[in-house]
Amino acid sequence: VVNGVDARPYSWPWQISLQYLSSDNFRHTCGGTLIAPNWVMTAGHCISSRKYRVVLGDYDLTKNENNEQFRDVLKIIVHPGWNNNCLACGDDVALIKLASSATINDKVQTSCVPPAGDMVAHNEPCYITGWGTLYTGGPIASRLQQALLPVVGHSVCSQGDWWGGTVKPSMVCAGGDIRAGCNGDSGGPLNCKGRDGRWYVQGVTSFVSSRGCNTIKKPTVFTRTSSFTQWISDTMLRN
Ligand SMILES: C[C@H](NC(=O)[C@H](CCCC[NH3+])NC(=O)C(F)(F)F)C(=O)Nc1ccc(C(F)(F)F)cc1
Repeated sequence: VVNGVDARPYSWPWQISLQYLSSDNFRHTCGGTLIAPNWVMTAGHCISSRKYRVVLGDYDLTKNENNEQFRDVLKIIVHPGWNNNCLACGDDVALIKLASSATINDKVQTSCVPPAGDMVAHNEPCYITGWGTLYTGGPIASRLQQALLPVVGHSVCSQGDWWGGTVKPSMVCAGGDIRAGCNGDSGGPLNCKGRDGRWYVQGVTSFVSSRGCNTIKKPTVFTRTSSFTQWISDTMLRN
């Protein structure tokens, strides 16, 4: 996250770190959201043929704070429409089934998933969270970062000098000024507070401009969760 702040510890208890085995230790590669005790939602582009683990209840990735829960991955289902060579085609979403359920407590909780078709309004105040790089090409964060990213409606985001036709209705844009997601935030949540006062994962962090994470008029682009609710429930039900 570029130009964010340290989150209050455990204030986003559904944020997970997706890590892959590299030589003989695990390293953070993407974020994700706990949407059921044994299911995590992340981005399709985060998934390759590597061996993964999911870390829950984490705050500082460099410290053992005794609240972390480590889970092996039982299976990963990437959306059938995801194409690694076509970021602009969308469907950048995947579901990870944990080998055993997370222990739900004050530091590890599930996020709400919005109803099908739910549309976050232009300028709605949402937060991006993640351990991604602090600036383009920079180091990943040690402590979980957060940044207020106001939603940019599709009519603005799809304008020529914004994302144009690259952004689809199945995507949500947010930010576009000095704050942005950045590499390593992929797969993490766009957190928006509902009228019921509960937090909803309205987006899955998908892409930023290849000219730099916080490029003006190139807001961070998220997979719109509410476009995939049918696939999410079918997949969790069948697996
Ligand atoms: C460097 C930048 N990286 C990204 O946007 C990567 C996703 C890369 C997937 C590669 N298989 N996502 C992120 O960094 C994230 F944290 F913001 F999600 C990028 O590639 N941006 C980008 C590339 C192509 C397109 C477009 F769709 F237009 F072709 C748009 C953005």
